[in-house]
This record gives sequence, structure tokens and C-alpha cells, in this order.
Amino acid sequence: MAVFTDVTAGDAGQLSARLGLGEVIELRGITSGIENTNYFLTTDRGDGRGPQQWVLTLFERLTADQLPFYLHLMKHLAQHGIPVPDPQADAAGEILHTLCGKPAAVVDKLSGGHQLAPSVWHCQQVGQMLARMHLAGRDFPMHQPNLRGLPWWQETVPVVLPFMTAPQRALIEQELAFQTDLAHSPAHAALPRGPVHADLFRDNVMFDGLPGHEKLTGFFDFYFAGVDTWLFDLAVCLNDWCIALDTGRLDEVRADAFVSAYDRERALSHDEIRLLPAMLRAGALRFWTSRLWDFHLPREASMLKAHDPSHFERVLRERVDNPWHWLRSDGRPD
Ligand SMILES: Nc1ncnc2c1ncn2[C@@H]1O[C@H](COP(=O)(O)OP(=O)(O)O)[C@@H](O)[C@H]1O
Ligand SMILES: N[C@@H](CCOP(=O)(O)O)C(=O)O
Repeated sequence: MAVFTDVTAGDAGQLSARLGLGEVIELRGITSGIENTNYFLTTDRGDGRGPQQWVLTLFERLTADQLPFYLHLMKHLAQHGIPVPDPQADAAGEILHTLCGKPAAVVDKLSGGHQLAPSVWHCQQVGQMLARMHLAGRDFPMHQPNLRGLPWWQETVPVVLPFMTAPQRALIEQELAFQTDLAHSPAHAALPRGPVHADLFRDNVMFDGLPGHEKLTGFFDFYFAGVDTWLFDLAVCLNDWCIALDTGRLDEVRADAFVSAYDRERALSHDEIRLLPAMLRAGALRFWTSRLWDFHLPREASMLKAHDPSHFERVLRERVDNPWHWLRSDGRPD
């Protein structure tokens, strides 16, 4: 369930009026999602444009201090033509609101649904839009680091070690050492960076259209976003969009389609291409660690449903044992 706080039509109506969204026609709780209270909200401004659909979110975990970066990033990207939910402002220009005593936002509803078994066509679209999103984020003025980056891995791996077997401990400690060295290398320091989504899995992207012809309608759930290398964001995507979920093995055809589409929008540098195999390992380590932490140390009163940590252990072993090197196939030099 994903309605942790009950919102009445009256509560939603007051907020809708303040944002100039018009009369509330319908308010419906969204049953999926595990972290926030989400409602589909339909309103009519009475200006002949007809009903419009929104998503009303009450943030149950993130605080009013953490949220401005995420919401302003979404606003910035939306204003730069990237299909992401656009937080609606009140007359004072404020996009973070309060409803039922919780921080809240209203964003436009993306059409369509998830592609949980993506093809080359879906991967190409996500890769292309990911690169456009990175470029559009270059002049975003706010800064917040990726809060699930190296310092968080260094802090969290020792906390989950007691729950792991000896071979698992060896793998995660070796990988953490490898990633720490990598992060301190000059090549890593020179990687291009900016705001990244950092969690752009299949369930955070929408597509709409007839089967086989679906068009990407947007990226959402920016609540792990932060400033990091663009290559890290690409690696996180490849580890989800371009793998066989049962084995963790990379599907090289989909991965090549994804990276090639990205590269056509923003050409990868020589060092990005060289460091991609290492960054695929970093992406696997990041999610193995967070899943171990959620699984073994659920936060008190947590509503998070823990994902299976062993999936990303398999992904990491695969990336270590079978590093994948992307080669540009159109003859352009790297
Ligand atoms: N802007 C949006 N447009 C369309 N659907 C959305 C939007 N935001 C959320 N949803 C729907 O709500 C569901 C739950 O959202 P999600 O962000 O995953 O919740 P949580 O933060 O609780 O995990 C999504 O799977 C999606 O179906
Ligand atoms: N994508 C992460 C979990 C993040 O949760 P989300 O539902 O907010 O995307 C994982 O698979 O471990």
C-alpha cells in the first residue's frame, strides 16, 4: 500500500486552489510505491482545457531540508524540456508545500506505464534521454552530493559485514578498496559530473503507446538524485535496463544500444569509456550495500519493503568476472 497518510478531498481542494489547479474532480490513492503517500489528483480549472491529472505526494521520510534540491532539480529539468514531473508552484513561487502536517508536492502525471521487460528500442530511448538530462542539468545552480556515494558505502559496509558470509565479506571489502582507489585516481577526478538521477531503474521510467511502438514519456522518482559523475548514472542504468534479471548477466546487445544512444547525444570521453567496466562494479556495489542495509537493519517503523540483496551480489560478481568494454562502432575516435 502507498497511502500512509489519509488526505481528504477537502485537504486536496485547499492545496489545489492555492496552486491555481482548480476544482478537485477526483482523488485516488496510488497502491504501488513503498516510501511516500501518493494520490492521483484530477482537477478542472474551468477554462475549457478539461480535466488535468496530477500526482500529489506527501513525503513520509524525506524532510523539508532535503527536498528542495530534488524538487528544484525536477523543475529545472522540466523547464529545459526533459520529460520529468514538474512541481507546481503557489503564487509565491514555492514548490514545497505542507499538507496534513507533512511536506508535500503536486507534479504533473506522466502518461503510460513501466516497461519491465525492456527491448533495444526502450534502452535506446532511455540512453538518449539520460544524456539529454545530464546536459540539461549542467547549469542547475543547487548542489547536493550523491548521498549514497563512496562516503556512504565506506560508512555502511562495516555495518552490514556481520550479516555476511566469509566469501561475501571478502568480495565486498575488496570491491570497496578497489572503488576507494578508483575514486582517488586523477582519471576519476576528471570525469564530467553534474546532477544525476542515481536510481533510474525500470520502475522509475514511463512509456506510452502501442506494444512495440512505446515512446518514453518521462523519468520520475528523483529522491536519490545528487551531484556525481555522469558515468555513474549510466552504469546504474545499464545494471538494470540491460541485464538478465535472473543471472545478473549483461545483455551486450541492449547495453550497446543504450550506450550508443547516450553517446550520440553526449560523446563519452576516452576516460569514461575506459572506466565504464569499473563504474559498472561501483553501481552494483552501491545497490548491494543499500539492499543489505535495508534487509538486515530495517529502520524503526520503516515502510520500506526490502529488495533481495543477493541480486546485486550476483551482478557485482558478474561485473568483476566478465568486465564489459564498450567500443564505439561508428568509427568516431574516443
Ligand atoms: N509523476 C507521475 N506520473 C505518473 N505516475 C506516477 C508519478 N509519480 C508516481 N507515479 C506512480 O506512483 C507509483 C509510486 O511512485 P513511487 O515514486 O515509486 O513511490 P514511492 O516513492 O512511495 O516508492 C509509481 O510506480 C507510478 O505508477
Ligand atoms: N532501485 C533501488 C531501490 C530504490 O527504491 P525506489 O522504489 O525508491 O526506486 C533498488 O532496486 O534497490
